[in-house]
Amino acid sequence: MDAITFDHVSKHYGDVLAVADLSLAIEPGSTVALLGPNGAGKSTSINLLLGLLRPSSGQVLVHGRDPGAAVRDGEMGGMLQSGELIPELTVKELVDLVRRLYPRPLPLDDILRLADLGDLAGRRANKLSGGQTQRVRFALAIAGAPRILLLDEPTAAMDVESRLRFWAGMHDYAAGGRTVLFATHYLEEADAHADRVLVIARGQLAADGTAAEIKAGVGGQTVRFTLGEQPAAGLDRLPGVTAVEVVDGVVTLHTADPDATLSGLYRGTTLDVRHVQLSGADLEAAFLALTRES
Ligand SMILES: Nc1ncnc2c1ncn2[C@@H]1O[C@H](COP(=O)(O)OP(=O)(O)OP(=O)(O)O)[C@@H](O)[C@H]1O
Repeated sequence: MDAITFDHVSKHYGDVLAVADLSLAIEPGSTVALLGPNGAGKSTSINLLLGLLRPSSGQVLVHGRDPGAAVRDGEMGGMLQSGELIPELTVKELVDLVRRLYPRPLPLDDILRLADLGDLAGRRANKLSGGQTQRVRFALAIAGAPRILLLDEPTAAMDVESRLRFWAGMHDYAAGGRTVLFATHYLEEADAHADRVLVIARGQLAADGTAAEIKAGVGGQTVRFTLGEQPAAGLDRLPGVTAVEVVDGVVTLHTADPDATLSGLYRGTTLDVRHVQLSGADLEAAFLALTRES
């Protein structure tokens, strides 16, 4: 059975259509990024999954049942972008309080380790920085040992070091078959940490696949070099090349197979090429292409 199912789900806020007839299924054990620009419908989708919002039409299911029930019995946990912590409690007290609400919680020490809170266990919740507060929110989300974990822009406000540790904790948590769905604006996070990327724009799925598939689907990579006065004729016949641009003696070859193109360039021509640069079709280019207003 799928961990998460959206079956023709729409959500209106008055006149605003935040989620537009969205259908998708997520397999248990996968780590999925929900990637989209501001206002794409990521938070709305997560709130629908957590049972905090009801769909205007369609159905959201978690392991085949109502999301609210899955949250109540600890099957699904969520880390939202906002939410006050109880200021008077220490991190350890707060995490312990929350874990005791669940039938089968994780051990306290495991939660503190996974959320990288060992050094902050005795700190009062109102004395935490924004990034540290995010770590506590993560701890509270995993406290009940949920099989499905939803994270809404989990690394917002975290510095580079905290992000690295956060993702290490997330992967540790996901290991062993748990399902993780995280919303992000950060393309590199989707690329590095998800085995499936759902690109969402205007409440609809714009792409669905591995980061590599999405990059490939939006078309090629480029090989750029300086050719100077030499003739560019024939470059379009190099292996993999899909388009050639020449501007002021600088050639950009769009290619579906940069290795083959480079090999053809060096072995199959006598051109003297300089300043060779290879650029991947990064997820950013793919993302912009997919989410651009049509
Ligand atoms: N409570 C609300 N009332 C009215 N409109 C809302 C409400 N919440 C969200 N919206 C609108 O619904 C759309 C989707 O918003 P949502 O917060 O789901 O997007 P998002 O992808 O999470 O954006 P961001 O990356 O900025 O957090 C946007 O147009 C937003 O303005």
